[in-house]
Amino acid sequence: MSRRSVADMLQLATGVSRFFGAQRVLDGLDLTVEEGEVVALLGRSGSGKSTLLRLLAGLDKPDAGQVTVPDGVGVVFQEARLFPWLDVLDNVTIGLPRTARAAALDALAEVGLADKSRAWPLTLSGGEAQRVALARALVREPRLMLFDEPFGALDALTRIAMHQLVVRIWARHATTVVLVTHDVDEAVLLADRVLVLDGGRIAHQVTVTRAADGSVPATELLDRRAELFSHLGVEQLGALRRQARAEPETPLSQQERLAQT
Ligand SMILES: Nc1ncnc2c1ncn2[C@@H]1O[C@H](COP(=O)(O)OP(=O)(O)OP(=O)(O)O)[C@@H](O)[C@H]1O
Repeated sequence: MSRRSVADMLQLATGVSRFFGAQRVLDGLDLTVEEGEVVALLGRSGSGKSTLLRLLAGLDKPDAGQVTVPDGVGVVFQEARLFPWLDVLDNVTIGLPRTARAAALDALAEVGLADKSRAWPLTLSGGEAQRVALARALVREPRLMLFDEPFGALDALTRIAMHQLVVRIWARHATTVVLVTHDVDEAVLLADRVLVLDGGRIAHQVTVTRAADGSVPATELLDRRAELFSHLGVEQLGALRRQARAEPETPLSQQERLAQT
């Protein structure tokens, strides 16, 4: 952070609260990101991650506090939300002047879909549709990109391919990113900083240290994962398995197990 000046900081949320009926989902939340930084938001289900993202995207208004986002915010949701009656290129350029078509073709090439510009959304795989959504956001050259569980619906291999793609694209464009995810490993692999939402505020933050080539060393992944699991109050499966092995099986539990099979 020291190499950047204070002017490079974006104070996105200041004292933001959001209620639904009597439920206080966000409670005086502050969120500041550095320009060019990738921030992941983690939190238990119902902790308010999507609520916060919707506020940042301007799709909802806070009950108290202030949301301040730069002009030009790109949003990518879990579902690609393409218009089925428009082809891929028209989905990318929707709302833009015809002069944007060349930039849209560049964006499609960047996400590896140069040959699909005339394809119909219904003929695309889930990963391809998500890449179209990414191109649609990229072509608008947003200063801030918001991602709400963008890879959650993809199979594991496609998700890994998408991780590699977005890391390359974010680095090339020096994009500022706020990414909501349930996946602790995804958060550590993609983000410079992982924030844990709890009690309506950012309760914890974990900084990820990368190797010179931008990758996350295995020990760093394991350490940050353990740190985040403990902030989330979740025991890691490995630890649970070890615990289970350490407990001798009683005749009663043996019977119960046999009865279940
Ligand atoms: N429009 C709404 N009306 C009423 N309650 C809402 C509304 N939107 C969100 N909530 C409630 O606010 C809480 C936070 O929801 P939100 O979707 O932000 O959580 P989340 O952290 O994104 O959860 P998940 O990880 O399960 O997607 C939930 O209890 C939800 O029911």
